[in-house]
Amino acid sequence: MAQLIQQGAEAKVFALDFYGRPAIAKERFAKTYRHPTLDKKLTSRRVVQEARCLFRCQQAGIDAPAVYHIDDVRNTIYMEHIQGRTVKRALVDGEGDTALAEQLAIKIGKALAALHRIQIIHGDLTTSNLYLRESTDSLVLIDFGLSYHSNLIEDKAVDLYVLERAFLSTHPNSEATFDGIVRAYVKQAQDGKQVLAKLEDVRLRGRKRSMVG
Ligand SMILES: Nc1ncnc2c1ncn2[C@@H]1O[C@H](COP(=O)(O)OP(=O)(O)OP(=O)(O)O)[C@@H](O)[C@H]1O
Repeated sequence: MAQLIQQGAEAKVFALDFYGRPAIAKERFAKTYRHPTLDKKLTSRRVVQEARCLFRCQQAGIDAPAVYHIDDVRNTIYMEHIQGRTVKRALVDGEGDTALAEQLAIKIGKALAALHRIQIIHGDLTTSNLYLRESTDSLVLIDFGLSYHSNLIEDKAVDLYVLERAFLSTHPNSEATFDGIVRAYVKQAQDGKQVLAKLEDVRLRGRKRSMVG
């Protein structure tokens, strides 16, 4: 029996058994305010894009849910249900444990550098979209619903900035941990220094925007 675990604005997420394996089915549904033909096209394009990003991660050895099946009629991706906990939970449960936070920061920075190396921008990085596998403690990236292909420094910097905003608002006093992520990222990334310089620009823009209101 499929169990609904999330009803979002664009997708329903179910937990179910897929031929004996714990799986997630992510079904994108129509948006009533869009023209039906256009909507069908956009919805199926997003499904394909999400699945493609998952495949590319798999090929590159980046830990992300394995894709089991794509139902292009029902716009549903069946994928591996990651057994573990979110980085959000790990940080909340381990509050004050600086060694744990440092270790996580290195894993996150490395994973994002690897992702950007294959020219994928995640688009929705939060500590809820980062999992830790129970069995191996490996860092797993999930929710590629807003992901896309790009090798632009700006896009990579914005990806990090989105995570920074999510990080600092979800985990108070986590500046040092985020710095650790950036340090690990710069060490491993293809254009780490340029992305870091751009990140400073993006932050400045963000600050100006929030001053203007
Ligand atoms: N492969 C997975 N393994 C474990 N949990 C998952 C997996 N995929 C999704 N989830 C859980 O379901 C929640 C919602 O999934 P997801 O973030 O992919 O959908 P969404 O945010 O509704 O979609 P989108 O951002 O693409 O519109 C996640 O936060 C996570 O808790």
